[in-house]
Amino acid sequence: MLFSEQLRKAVDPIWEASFHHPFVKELGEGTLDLRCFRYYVLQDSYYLTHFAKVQALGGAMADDLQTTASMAHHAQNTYEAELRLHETFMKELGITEEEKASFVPAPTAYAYTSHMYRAAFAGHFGDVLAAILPCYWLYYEIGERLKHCKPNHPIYAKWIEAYGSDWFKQLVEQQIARLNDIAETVSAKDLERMKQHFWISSQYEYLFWDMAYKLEHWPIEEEDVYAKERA
Ligand SMILES: Cc1ncc(CO)c(N)n1
Repeated sequence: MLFSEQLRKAVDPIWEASFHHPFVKELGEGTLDLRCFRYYVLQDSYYLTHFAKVQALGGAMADDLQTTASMAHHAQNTYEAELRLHETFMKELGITEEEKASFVPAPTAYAYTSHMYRAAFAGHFGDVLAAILPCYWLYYEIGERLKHCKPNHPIYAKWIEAYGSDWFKQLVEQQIARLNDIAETVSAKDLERMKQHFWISSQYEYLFWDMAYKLEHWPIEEEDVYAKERA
């Protein structure tokens, strides 16, 4: 069994939980509360900014120039396609500059991006790939599953179209192939670590939907801190 297949099998219950999360289901049905999607777009823009940096770090850690160039191309795609999509959403949702300026990453968005940096800084190129692959692959599978849904909300339809598209499929397939190539060359200990990164990222993907659905926030917000100071 290919390494990617082993990983996919190990996380199946976690991915199933994502497929059935109310955020994903309601997005497909077009019934998702726009407040949740708005919150998601802001947090996901933060996430993607760091995702692109981790992709670029991967490029710097790669063994050959072709892989470095390809990882840089992937980082550019994150910027040009996904972040631009979010910019369109922000305009359509009426998200203001003030809102963007006062943005605070939610605990899960912060933890998930931190996990990717940790995998990169404490490991090899294979660690980076294993940590970022669920981001690609899970969204691709969600795009495939939701493709047949025609939510009568243009923003949700656009979101599904992006992740169910061929350009995204190609990016996912490239990274899966790269992971399998690397798996052939590293030690059993490296593979174990990579498997754990993949598993943790899969859990965070689930938590990311949950974060948006519940409009997660830090236990003590700024106003509370000031309230304490006044007391
Ligand atoms: C949290 C998250 N994971 C994966 C993707 C797809 O790249 C995304 N946009 N956001």
